[in-house]
Amino acid sequence: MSPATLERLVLARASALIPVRTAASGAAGVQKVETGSAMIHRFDGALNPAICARLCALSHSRTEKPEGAADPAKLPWQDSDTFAFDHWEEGELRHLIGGYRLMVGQLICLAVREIVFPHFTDLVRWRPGKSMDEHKDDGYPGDDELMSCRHYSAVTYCNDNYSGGETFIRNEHGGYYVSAPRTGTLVFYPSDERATHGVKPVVGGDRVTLSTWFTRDVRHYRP
Ligand SMILES: O=C(O)CCC(=O)C(=O)O
Ligand SMILES: [Fe+2]
Repeated sequence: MSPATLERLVLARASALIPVRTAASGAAGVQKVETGSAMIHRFDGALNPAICARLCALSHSRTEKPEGAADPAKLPWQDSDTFAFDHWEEGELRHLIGGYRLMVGQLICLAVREIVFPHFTDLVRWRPGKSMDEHKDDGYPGDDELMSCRHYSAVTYCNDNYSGGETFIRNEHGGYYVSAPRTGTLVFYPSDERATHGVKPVVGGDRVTLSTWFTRDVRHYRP
């Protein structure tokens, strides 16, 4: 295969994932957004909106409880409202999101100068009323030992047709960065006590996110 053909193939895969600016589409592409924190990173347009829409459809088809049946006091994973990447069937979407996980790992690597590997990935449906209290992601005493391999937490918003549902993340200045959901936006931050975070109540519609935890420990790499 000639280098030019290979490059075309790589770019075709990349443009399926990330909006590429063309005169016709007017898509903005990936855009780094200032968060006021050296630990909290946000990229708008990280994931193509068409793929976000497919993720929303997948989430809805895999979390079939009737509307109103979910308990707002429970977290989505306590209420069968998640679909772990490990269980997705082989196919185009699995391959694309497999590539996206690696791309996010590279953005983390560029941002924090540490090599990280994707660990657990989950597609999460947050129904109206759901929220999450401030917490860290690398576990508390008594939690599953595996949580301690989480070093960075990355959330991609798959839709934004609801209100609320902001991720609030404690920053190094004693305040919070409030991350407003926007379709295709990626936000990532350390999983430990430096960046405790939570989710404000979701109002008026379902919030769908793709969450991935990244680890520095290659033994916990989950392709
Ligand atoms: O969905 C978000 O914005 C963050 C979710 C979260 O903190 C978690 O799942 O641990
Ligand atoms: Fe979290």
